[in-house]
Amino acid sequence: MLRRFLCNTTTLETLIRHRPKPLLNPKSPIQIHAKIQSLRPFSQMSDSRRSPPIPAVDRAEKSELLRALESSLGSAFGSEPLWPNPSPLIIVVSGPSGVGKDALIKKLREMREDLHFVVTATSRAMRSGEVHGKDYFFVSKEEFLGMVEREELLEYALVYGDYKGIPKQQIRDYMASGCDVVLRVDIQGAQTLRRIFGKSAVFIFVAAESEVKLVERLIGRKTESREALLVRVATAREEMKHVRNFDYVVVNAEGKLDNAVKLVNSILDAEKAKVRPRNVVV
Ligand SMILES: Nc1ncnc2c1ncn2[C@@H]1O[C@H](COP(=O)(O)OP(=O)(O)OP(=O)(O)O)[C@@H](O)[C@H]1O
Repeated sequence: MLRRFLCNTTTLETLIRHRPKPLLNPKSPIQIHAKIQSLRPFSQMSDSRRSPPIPAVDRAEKSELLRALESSLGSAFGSEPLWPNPSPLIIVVSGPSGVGKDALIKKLREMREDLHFVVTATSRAMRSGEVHGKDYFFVSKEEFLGMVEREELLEYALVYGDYKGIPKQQIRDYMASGCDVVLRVDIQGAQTLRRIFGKSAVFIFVAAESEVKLVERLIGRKTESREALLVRVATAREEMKHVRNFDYVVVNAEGKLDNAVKLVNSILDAEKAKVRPRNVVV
């Protein structure tokens, strides 16, 4: 519950650091084999080296067996985690306008308590229903350019005449508190982030099942003027060509948003279970 609160809020004063536990130094298979071999000629050992016999598994108490196994192996069983907690991920979600990125991320955040949505700063006007600090940080063009000057943004771009940019400090703070962070950017932004992060972030392209379904969805949203609609649809055609620069493609088919959310959730679970995790520094 605490983690959900921490990752889903934009105030960080009370954050506690969750550091991954250090990895144990496991014995190599060769060492273990040698140890077992050394136990084999048990009956021929001198009394001083002899361990108590391991009791029959079907009759002994669990604790008795544990003690005997420890004694035979020559050391106590540790209760520390055998593997460190996974490092926080940076997840970049992109795709054509109207494909359902916001809808997908909203549902994903309900499923994953450790996920923080990085709120983008934008100079565009607020749409009805949007909340400052939750959907975007709505700032004037002058304020935005001030942030650029102070190098506070990870990347920024002029999108359909409006500035959009990602505040760096927000990412650092949430990752330091153990949260995964999700960035929602257009294709141009994803390309820039790929240059910055390389393979150290997870890039997910959200696609519609067909062009016509994408256009229907954009029309249905009723947020664009005729001109803006035309630009977005023309751009979407071009954007599909960039899918190969991503790590994953998730089809958000009509009426199947939940399936797309489940797939992204599984992708993130698999990423967290990687033996060689992506280690990202912002
Ligand atoms: N699988 C789906 N089936 C039907 N409608 C959907 C689906 N996914 C999203 N939508 C709807 O499509 C519209 C566009 O979705 P959304 O605003 O999330 O897209 P977006 O990719 O974030 O767009 P933009 O980049 O322009 O902000 C919304 O009205 C949303 O509720």
